Amino acid sequence: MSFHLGLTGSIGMGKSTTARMFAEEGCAVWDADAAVHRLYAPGGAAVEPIRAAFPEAIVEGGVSRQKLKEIIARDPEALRRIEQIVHPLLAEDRESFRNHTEADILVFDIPLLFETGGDRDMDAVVVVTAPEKVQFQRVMERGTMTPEQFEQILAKQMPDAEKRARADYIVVTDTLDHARAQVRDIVARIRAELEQKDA
Ligand SMILES: CC(C)(COP(=O)(O)OP(=O)(O)OC[C@H]1O[C@@H](n2cnc3c(N)ncnc32)[C@H](O)[C@@H]1O)[C@@H](O)C(=O)NCCC(=O)NCCS
Ligand SMILES: Nc1ncnc2c1ncn2[C@@H]1O[C@H](COP(=O)(O)OP(=O)(O)OP(=O)(O)O)[C@@H](O)[C@H]1O
Repeated sequence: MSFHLGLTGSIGMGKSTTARMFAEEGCAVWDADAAVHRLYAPGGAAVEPIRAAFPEAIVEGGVSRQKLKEIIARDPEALRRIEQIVHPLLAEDRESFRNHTEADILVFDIPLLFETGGDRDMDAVVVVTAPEKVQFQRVMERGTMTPEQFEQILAKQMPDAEKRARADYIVVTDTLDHARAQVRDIVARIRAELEQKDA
């Protein structure tokens, strides 16, 4: 039996970076954002349903994130329609990973883990966190979103404090070394738990 560990946190809090650290410790990682990239790529399963709902979002045979952001900026309800298309496809991709991956710890990196009730399928949940100011700076430095787009996305997410209150483990992403130490500690604790169960 493998241990299913959810990894979540609000936009820009350091999920992807922390997920890589879990991978370095030998965990198998499923990344929801990466799965969305596959679904949006030419030939991906989301392309035709998105074309049917938002024809202008298709560029060179794939779903354009830039176009989607423009559509969402004009019509905030659009994000819900996109989610209705994308989330069932994501759930299929995740099930396939769960059924075909051999590792003692499977990590599920999912931005909307709590919002979609996915935490119920996990043995424990890690929340990554940083101060609000740092979060805003990080997203702006990336240069892929305007402050308005950032606020719109943030408004759709469960507040950071609520996520932390529901976490089994918290990783503070202030420095890479500190985050790595916290990840190693979590992995060690879960492996000790698994060994006890096997004994
Ligand atoms: C809104 C889109 C176009 C923005 O694309 P972009 O490349 O600029 O950003 P990226 O995908 O890296 O997302 C950045 C962060 O935004 C947040 N976010 C993304 N989608 C959502 C959403 N539906 N609700 C709340 N927050 C979201 C997450 O924290 C994510 O990590 C894109 O995220 C998208 O198509 N979202 C809908 C699919 C979805 O729900 N993805 C989340 C997977 S659980
Ligand atoms: N432990 C850390 N120490 C210092 N900087 C960090 C740490 N973790 C992440 N960062 C920085 O924060 C930024 C956002 O990190 P990352 O892309 O991992 O976040 P994310 O939560 O996956 O973002 P999003 O939800 O927007 O996809 C990056 O510039 C990254 O270098």
